[in-house]
Amino acid sequence: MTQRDLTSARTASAVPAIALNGLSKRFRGSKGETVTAVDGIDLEIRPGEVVAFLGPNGAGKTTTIDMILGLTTPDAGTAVVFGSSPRDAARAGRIAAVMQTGGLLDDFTVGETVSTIAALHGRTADIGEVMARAEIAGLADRKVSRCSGGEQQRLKFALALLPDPDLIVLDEPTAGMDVESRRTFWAAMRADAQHGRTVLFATHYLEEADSFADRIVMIADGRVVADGSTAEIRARASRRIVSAVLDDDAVPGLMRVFPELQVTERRGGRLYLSLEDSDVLARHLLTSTRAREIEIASHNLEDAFVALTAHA
Ligand SMILES: Nc1ncnc2c1ncn2[C@@H]1O[C@H](COP(=O)(O)OP(=O)(O)OP(=O)(O)O)[C@@H](O)[C@H]1O
Repeated sequence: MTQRDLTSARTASAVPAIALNGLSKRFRGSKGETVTAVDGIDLEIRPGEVVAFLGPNGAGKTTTIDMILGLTTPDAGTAVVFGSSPRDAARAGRIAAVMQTGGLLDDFTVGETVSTIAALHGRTADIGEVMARAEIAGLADRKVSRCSGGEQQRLKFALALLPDPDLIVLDEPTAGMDVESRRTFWAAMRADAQHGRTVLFATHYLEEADSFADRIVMIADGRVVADGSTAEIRARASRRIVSAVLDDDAVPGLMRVFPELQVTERRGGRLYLSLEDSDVLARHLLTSTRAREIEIASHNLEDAFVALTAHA
């Protein structure tokens, strides 16, 4: 099969790469309380999509990923990967994962590590190509223990490529890396994804999601709080915020006029409001309410992320 055939075969399928329905998982916390880590996630990822799972610490990203990989079973709902159970998909070599920590032997060299795993998969012919794709070709003789965090993650990425999976799942693969290492890592991943592989990665770097994903799924408190193409999320996130000194009891009336209105913050008697058309909102506040000291400000992506995830 040529590369182009492979790409179209991978992306033409009508079967979703990942289908999550009402996916939920609870844990018992340290004081015996119930922690809802994942709270009814519905999500469909199509073959060939590069999707960022974006959320703050404790949002439920790793727990969701563990269920997609079949490492944990849901308490409610289902996770289906290429029409099969996650375990069957993993057994068939269709999923590979790059996790945050662990999984490498310190005393092996990079080359030995790749050769050993390649032999297990019966893919020794692909060693050179996989090392080049993960940008570790120059590190073959280096001991794993001597590799930087970024180099070790690229090695794990190479190992994940060996079974030639249709889906790669990466859980915060660049945590702790410097900017340059992150850039090299994502350049390698992005180049590989162009061949039609489906990629799902978890991150709490908004900038990383923005630069490397086609689609961003924002998650907070175990729920999806925003889902759209990177451009849509950017547009939504970079909305202007209208703020005014206004009584709280004015909010129900505003919500009736603008059902899409979001109250992003209340601070010192001032309400911060977000609506797609900020001019319409400002005009309404001026002409039809008792709002005073109206201000319109654009907020940056980082603020928007905090606002979206903090008010899930
Ligand atoms: N095994 C467990 N036992 C108890 N609570 C857990 C367990 N695993 C996760 N949790 C809790 O579930 C919630 C979601 O955790 P999870 O690790 O999925 O979040 P995350 O988005 O991956 O966070 P991070 O970005 O910090 O890795 C958190 O409150 C966490 O403390």
